[in-house]
Amino acid sequence: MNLAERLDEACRTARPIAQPTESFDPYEVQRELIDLRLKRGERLTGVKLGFTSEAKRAQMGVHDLILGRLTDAMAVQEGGTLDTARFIHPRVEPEVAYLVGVGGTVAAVAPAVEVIDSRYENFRFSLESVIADNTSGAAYVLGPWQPYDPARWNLGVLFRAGGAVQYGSTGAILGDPRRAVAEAARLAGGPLEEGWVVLAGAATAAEPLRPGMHVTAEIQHLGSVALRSI
Ligand SMILES: O=C(O)C/C=C/C(=O)C(=O)O
Repeated sequence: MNLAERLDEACRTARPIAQPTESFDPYEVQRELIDLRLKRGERLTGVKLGFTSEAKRAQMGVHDLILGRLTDAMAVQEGGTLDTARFIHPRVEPEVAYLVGVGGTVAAVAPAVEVIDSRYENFRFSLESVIADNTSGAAYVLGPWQPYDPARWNLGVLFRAGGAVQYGSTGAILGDPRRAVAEAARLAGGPLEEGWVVLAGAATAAEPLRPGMHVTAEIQHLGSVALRSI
């Protein structure tokens, strides 16, 4: 099996794989991996950025912006329940989501929680191998869309995951999360489609997601989003 097939199988069976030893083009492997999902009937719903905040770069020891793809199979209903048995070693993080409007503009903004799950053993990877693994993308939950007010960009974040509580700020995302849609279009190599979601990247370090947790992200002026795990 090639790397995309091994990553896809790891994702479907929740069994981690070793770091690749072959040479590969990271975004080409990611494209092959996403193609396998699309061939099974999944639909692209947007893109996600990674390592946009210093908290995440420091947590993972990786220092460059990365882009992954979102599909409808990754979307979880707001307030919904996620079965952790589907994943290898899932983690959760609070994010801001942007809805792409006409011509790559921002049509709306929402609080979001992303679930990441490295398909590699011990959640360890290089920059290249995490890109190939669709930047650990696993699932995402969106809160209610709000009108986009570009003046409100540096907003307080309160993130609770089980007993863990973290405070952050959306200003930690790229130094200014209003850059997220343009950065995503740059890394995607072209304009983003109207109606797509852009997850701008975590505002804090990620927390492990274990069964029986209640996860909430509250973002000033944007409201909150919640998820339960079993
Ligand atoms: O930490 C990872 O496994 C890669 C993903 C990073 C992000 O999604 C992020 O920094 O927001």
